[in-house]
Amino acid sequence: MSRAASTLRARHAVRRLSSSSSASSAEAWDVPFHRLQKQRGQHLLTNPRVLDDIVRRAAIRPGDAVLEVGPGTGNLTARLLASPAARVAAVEIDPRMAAAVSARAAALGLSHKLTVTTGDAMEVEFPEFDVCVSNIPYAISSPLIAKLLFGAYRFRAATLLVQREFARRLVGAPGHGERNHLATNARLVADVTLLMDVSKAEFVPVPGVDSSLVEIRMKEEDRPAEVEPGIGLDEWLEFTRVCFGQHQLQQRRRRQKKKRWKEKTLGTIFKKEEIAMELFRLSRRAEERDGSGPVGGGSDVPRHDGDDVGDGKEEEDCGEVAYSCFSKEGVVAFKERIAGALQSARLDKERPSRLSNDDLLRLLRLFIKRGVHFH
Ligand SMILES: C[S@@+](CC[C@H](N)C(=O)[O-])C[C@H]1O[C@@H](n2cnc3c(N)ncnc32)[C@H](O)[C@@H]1O
Repeated sequence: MSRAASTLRARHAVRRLSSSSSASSAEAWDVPFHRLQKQRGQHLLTNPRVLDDIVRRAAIRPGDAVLEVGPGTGNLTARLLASPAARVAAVEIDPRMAAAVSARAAALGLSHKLTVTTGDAMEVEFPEFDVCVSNIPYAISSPLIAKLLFGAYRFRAATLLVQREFARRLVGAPGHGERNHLATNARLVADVTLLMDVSKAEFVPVPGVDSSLVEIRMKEEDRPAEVEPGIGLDEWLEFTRVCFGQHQLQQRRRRQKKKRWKEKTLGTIFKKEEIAMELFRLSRRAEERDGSGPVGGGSDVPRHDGDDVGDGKEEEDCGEVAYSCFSKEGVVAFKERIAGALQSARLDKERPSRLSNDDLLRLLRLFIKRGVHFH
């Protein structure tokens, strides 16, 4: 479709939506298409049937507080406001869109149910909510879902329209090549279901990718402190970040260079100098925090040279990244522990995305047993 034709189509679509509620204030949310910012993911969902379907599938209960990230001109917001929800809190980065959605709520006579925060959803503190229903900007899909899942929020479910490939990864089963660590972690605290596919043709302007609606239903209201007795959720999250961080970084590089890329084995990942040294630092901190040595006792915890000085200064210097003050023997011993855990789990030649949560947890238990900490 030519730019001129799609501009025309977009203007018609936005006007059609505007006039369905109130012609008098239509211009308030009729943001001219040529001003829609693709870099902010401003692709408006315009098919009323799909919009209705999303709200129906979100199963909003009377009295619910709804969070919407990225309301745009309010196509979804108008329906959320008309639902049994008690209130809708929208967070929108673009002040023009924030003004448009506020005007639309006013035209519908539903302003009393809406609060709009203008700001970056990754930075603002969300108000309390029961359900999140959003057609989210795809550029922030991963961090936003991580914020919802592992932030301090208590909510029932999030019904989100995301890029189709992302949705497939999020619901991916163990052993599925496209599974990522967000999916692994999401499964610990939530059930993730694919609800329906939505064609890119339903958006204005038409994006380059298709979408899917996913439901993230929290397993419990509270974020669990531990994934199992003795293994804190934060320890697990950091462990999976190390396992899959390389994977995501490499995938991004592969996409950029359009090169074939093979995921690294756990053995290769944990041999990396910067990873080993970071774990060394974290493990020392964990031991100091917990007042414990590695299970099995002994003094094979690598110690850095500053321990002999005892004036606290060296300790402070080594606290962040000044690894040079760790003794060489200590570092070697620590690396041996990492290798030992991998070998005893028989996972050093395995690739993280091929492993189940159980295998990964088994490995983490062995790391912790050897005094290797991730948090
Ligand atoms: C895909 S559009 C969805 C618009 C509307 N909900 C719809 O379905 O038609 C995404 C919206 O998110 C907004 N947005 C982009 N990045 C954002 C961020 N970091 N925080 C909050 N809103 C953001 C954009 O300005 C845009 O209005």
